[in-house]
Amino acid sequence: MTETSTGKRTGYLSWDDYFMAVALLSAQRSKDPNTQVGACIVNAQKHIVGVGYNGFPTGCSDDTLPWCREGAFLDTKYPYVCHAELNAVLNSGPGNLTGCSIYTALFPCNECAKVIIQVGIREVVFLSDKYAGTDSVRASRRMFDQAGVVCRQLIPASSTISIRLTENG
Ligand SMILES: O=c1[nH]c(=O)n([C@H]2C[C@H](O)[C@@H](COP(=O)(O)O)O2)cc1CO
Ligand SMILES: [Zn+2]
Repeated sequence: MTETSTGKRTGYLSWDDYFMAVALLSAQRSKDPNTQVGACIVNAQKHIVGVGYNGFPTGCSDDTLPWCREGAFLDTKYPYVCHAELNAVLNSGPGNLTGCSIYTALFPCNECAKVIIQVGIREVVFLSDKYAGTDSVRASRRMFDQAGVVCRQLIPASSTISIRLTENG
């Protein structure tokens, strides 16, 4: 690790990369075999006020509800799964979210876009836009545009962050 003339460590995470990494770490809790999404809500003081990932509602078993993508609607995950952005909002503390930013691994769907707008979040920072061009994402973009919510895709400083969980080795 290099140092500046003051001895300050360099190579530390930027705020953007840090908050996105928190979102991605949260996504590692997801049981979805196809798409793991995490979201992290940050206020104007750069405090994290809510984190979430995609999963079934509390009390609804990860082991009995389906994780499939295809088949009869009720036999897929889609009617049951709570999206990461919704969970991040619902997991946030008592303060209001007006003026906050949300960092999310995936560009929000139209249902999450409504929630994001209605709680007063003003900025969406996303990594993947793999569903760009779908009606859901087109509706999200239309609503974000009209509501004045700024969306930007994060270009991280590096493609990986490695974290050691043990002291040695
Ligand atoms: O913004 C989102 N946030 C979010 O948590 N999700 C979740 C719902 C599903 O569990 C998963 C998407 O599944 P799939 O890519 O297999 O269709 O990601 C999906 C989106 C975008 O659709
Ligand atoms: Zn959503």
